Amino acid sequence: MSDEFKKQAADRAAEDVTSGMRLGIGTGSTAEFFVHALARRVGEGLDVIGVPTSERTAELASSLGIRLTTLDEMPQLDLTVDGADELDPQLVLIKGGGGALLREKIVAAASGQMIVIADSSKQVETLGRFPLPIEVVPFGLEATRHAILKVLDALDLPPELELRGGSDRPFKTDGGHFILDAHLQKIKQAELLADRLVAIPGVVEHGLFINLATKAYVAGTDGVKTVLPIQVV
Ligand SMILES: O=C(CO)[C@H](O)[C@H](O)COP(=O)(O)O
Repeated sequence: MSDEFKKQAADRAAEDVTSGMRLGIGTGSTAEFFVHALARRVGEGLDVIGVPTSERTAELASSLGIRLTTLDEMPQLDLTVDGADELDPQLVLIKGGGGALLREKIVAAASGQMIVIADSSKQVETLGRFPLPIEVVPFGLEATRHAILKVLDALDLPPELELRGGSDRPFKTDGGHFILDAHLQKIKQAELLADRLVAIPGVVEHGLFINLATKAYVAGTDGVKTVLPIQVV
């Protein structure tokens, strides 16, 4: 069922794409439904160019005939469409379950708009049930882990950090980095946590996407809903 919802959200986002758009193309199973929907529209004559957020997405998109470029060739994009692991009512996201958070964030930040596509199981009141991915440089891993634990302690968050893939065969991102997944349960101060994490030298990025998503299409049993960020005053 969740695959059907992912497809519905992805198909809806593909309808928003118009000829001439420069697109950021996300990573993950929901984003792959979007790539297929976009390819169908390209087959019908839609003229777009895309920047993929991972090698995996690049392979799929080019195999389906979507014209691709790089952010160096095209540093400003109109729209990014990507999945998420969690989204809250302000459209703050946790991303990086598929390990592509760094490129995804760079691409989203270079885009005028970002549409999130998700099935309704990803919607939460408070982020944190999904482990927060923190991308780190392999050099000095233990020192970086200690620095992150200090931040978690200062913010009263659980000290649960797990090296993705395990220490024998750690998962490597497209950029050659490792990921520490932080099991935080409830992230109440996302901005503060984000600021403290990026201030650690060995941290490359984290999966909190703040003020990047402009709209979400969330599909569930009652159809595809459009979600706009609730403004907190
Ligand atoms: O952030 C991501 C990859 O880094 C994905 O967008 C996120 O993990 C959601 O994936 P899926 O659509 O497969 O549930």
